[in-house]
Amino acid sequence: MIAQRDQLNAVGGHADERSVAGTDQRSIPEATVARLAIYLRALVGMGKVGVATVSSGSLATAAGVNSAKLRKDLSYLGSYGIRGVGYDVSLLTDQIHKTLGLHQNRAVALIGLGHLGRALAGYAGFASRGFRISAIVDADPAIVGTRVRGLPVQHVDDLDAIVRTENIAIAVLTVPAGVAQEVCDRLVVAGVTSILNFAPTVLAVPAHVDVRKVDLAAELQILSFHDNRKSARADCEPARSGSSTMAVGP
Ligand SMILES: NC(=O)c1ccc[n+]([C@@H]2O[C@H](COP(=O)([O-])OP(=O)(O)OC[C@H]3O[C@@H](n4cnc5c(N)ncnc54)[C@H](O)[C@@H]3O)[C@@H](O)[C@H]2O)c1
Repeated sequence: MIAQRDQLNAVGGHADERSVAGTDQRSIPEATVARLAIYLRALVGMGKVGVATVSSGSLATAAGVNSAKLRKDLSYLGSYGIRGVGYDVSLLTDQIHKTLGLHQNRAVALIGLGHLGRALAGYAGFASRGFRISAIVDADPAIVGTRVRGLPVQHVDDLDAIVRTENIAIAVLTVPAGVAQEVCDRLVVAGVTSILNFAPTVLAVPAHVDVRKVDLAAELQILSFHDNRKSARADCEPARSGSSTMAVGP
């Protein structure tokens, strides 16, 4: 039996309360880590069109954050930019790559080739962002043995060998909620240390394993909450302006 702890729920969770060791041994808040991925996307886009240096303001705008936050985030990397010049795009790209552990192409296993798994397997964006889907796994005998994007779909019973052979540290879990914990346990025993979980269930994992949860329905619920607030405010507006008109009227 695996020693277990509750996962930290990344969606709407306590992102800022968690931190990881930075390159200069200062800890980097989880929320900063998430923004580093966004800065990286912006920097890679700039590099592609030949931008050599970028001001904190321009990079912040491209990433959709304010520049004070960006400067603070990048200071965790020991990167302060040059006053009046800004950041060297290529250097900063390398630095963030290294911090996120993307300097080596990462092998990822996709577990569960249903509707969602198939869509993710076909997503070209993983490769361009440093990830290589190197194994696709399912339990359905009708799918196992077929090929998707050149890869054979392998059986979940062979997970141990697959993880070892392909040197997989990260798995994407797109199986039904009812089997997610069981598959997660198998992944952990096989040596996987990071799991991106799409199944709507809380996974229990040992302390050395990181779980990130993606929950699009929860994101929609958050949007619904804000939308509700906006509607409530809009409903109040005419009443408020109506009463002020009466107050200043003759
Ligand atoms: N996070 C989100 O926003 C989001 C969005 C859509 C779906 N989901 C979740 O993602 C999961 C997959 O959804 P879907 O619509 O692709 O389901 P699906 O039923 O189409 O696919 C599930 C796949 O998992 C395979 N499977 C079942 N048991 C397995 C096992 N023990 N080992 C390996 N593979 C196994 C099935 O054979 C199937 O191919 C579900 O848990 C669903 O709730 C999450």
